[in-house]
Amino acid sequence: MNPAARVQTAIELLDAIIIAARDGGAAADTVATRFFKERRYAGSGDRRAIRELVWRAIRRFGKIPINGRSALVALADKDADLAALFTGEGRAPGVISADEPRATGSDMPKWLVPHLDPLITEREAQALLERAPLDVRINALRAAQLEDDGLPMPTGGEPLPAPLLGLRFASDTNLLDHPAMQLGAVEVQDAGSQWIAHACQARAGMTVVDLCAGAGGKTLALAAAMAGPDGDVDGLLVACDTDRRRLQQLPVRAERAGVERIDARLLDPRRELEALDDLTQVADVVLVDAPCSGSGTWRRNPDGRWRLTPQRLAVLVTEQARLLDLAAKLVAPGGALVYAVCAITREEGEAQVASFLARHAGWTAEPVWNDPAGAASPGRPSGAGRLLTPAHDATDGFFIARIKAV
Ligand SMILES: C[S@@+](CC[C@H](N)C(=O)[O-])C[C@H]1O[C@@H](n2cnc3c(N)ncnc32)[C@H](O)[C@@H]1O
Repeated sequence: MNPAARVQTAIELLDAIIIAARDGGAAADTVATRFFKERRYAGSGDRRAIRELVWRAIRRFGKIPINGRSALVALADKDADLAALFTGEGRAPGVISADEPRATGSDMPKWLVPHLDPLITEREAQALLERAPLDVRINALRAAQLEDDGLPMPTGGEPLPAPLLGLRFASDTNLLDHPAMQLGAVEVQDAGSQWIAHACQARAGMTVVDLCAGAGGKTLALAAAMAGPDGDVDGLLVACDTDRRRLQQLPVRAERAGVERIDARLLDPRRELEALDDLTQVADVVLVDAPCSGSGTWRRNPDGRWRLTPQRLAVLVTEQARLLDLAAKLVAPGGALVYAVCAITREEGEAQVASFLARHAGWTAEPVWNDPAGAASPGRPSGAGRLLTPAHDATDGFFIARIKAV
């Protein structure tokens, strides 16, 4: 494809992404994968260039543009090289006219600004849209086997700060086919997610519940922290979710990681406790990695800004409160709830924890980290928890709190 045809194809892909975002359809990544499957004539160089242009437009506009062309025309107004490709010849997009519609507005949805955690300044907000690096967690169990087999760990990564055991690579690194990835010696996981697992302070012999385990990214990190001498989970590690498709990925990932003895439980939405009856007041730690706005992960999924609405945010806040109340029932006296969201709104973070503490007498917030003095202490205080952000911590945006049952 020539450069002008790539621009026209980018307009068409943006149209598909805009329609999906408006109708609650698939996320941009999924739309793009389907789009290119139907256009086999686009080679890998074409796909890369088209994606780059489309994601540049998604990052630039905080609210949904009326269509793909209006977004790319607005970009072309500030980019003479791009504007020169709107020639109308062959597969090129039509010539730009002075009075045709242009996408407008800032990169942060305007309605969301008053909802942001007060720590999110304009500079912080911009960093939320910069490209994220590729972080991996090292799975010590499989890393040792990899070494025994004479296979290499990926090179070129920077170690993540201790006590995390992980590496950071440039954002365009592809490790999918690397033996360390295929054999489970490394797992893709943002450093912020690794810090959440660390905040659980899970150890061998404990009873730990990962209430919203999804496909088990943090469950596997918890399993590593609870490993006995044979490498298997020592204690009880329960991983739950209401999404069967996600939870079904956990056994496959656990097998690859060499982890056994995770108790996976599919929950019925609104009847979650029925499957957790045996755990009432017995858990040392319950992790609530709650469904959230995802506003902390916009550097990976910038189209999330086009899907979030005030109504959706309100629904999420109510659901998080319900899940926290439910999780509290599972915590043993002296045990802890760890609440986390990959979100940077006040309602989902500090206000959520403040209202939990107001509802539950006898619970108190405690420090999120309990590492020896001098260890890394990411994030900044936000109410009773800590807020991690790309600008301050070089992680995705997360809120984390530890709440203790007396
Ligand atoms: C932020 S994601 C969790 C990510 C996961 N912990 C990880 O590390 O990859 C939130 C999860 O909560 C799950 N969820 C939503 N409602 C739930 C409920 N009522 N009970 C348990 N899990 C729920 C979603 O299906 C989703 O997988």
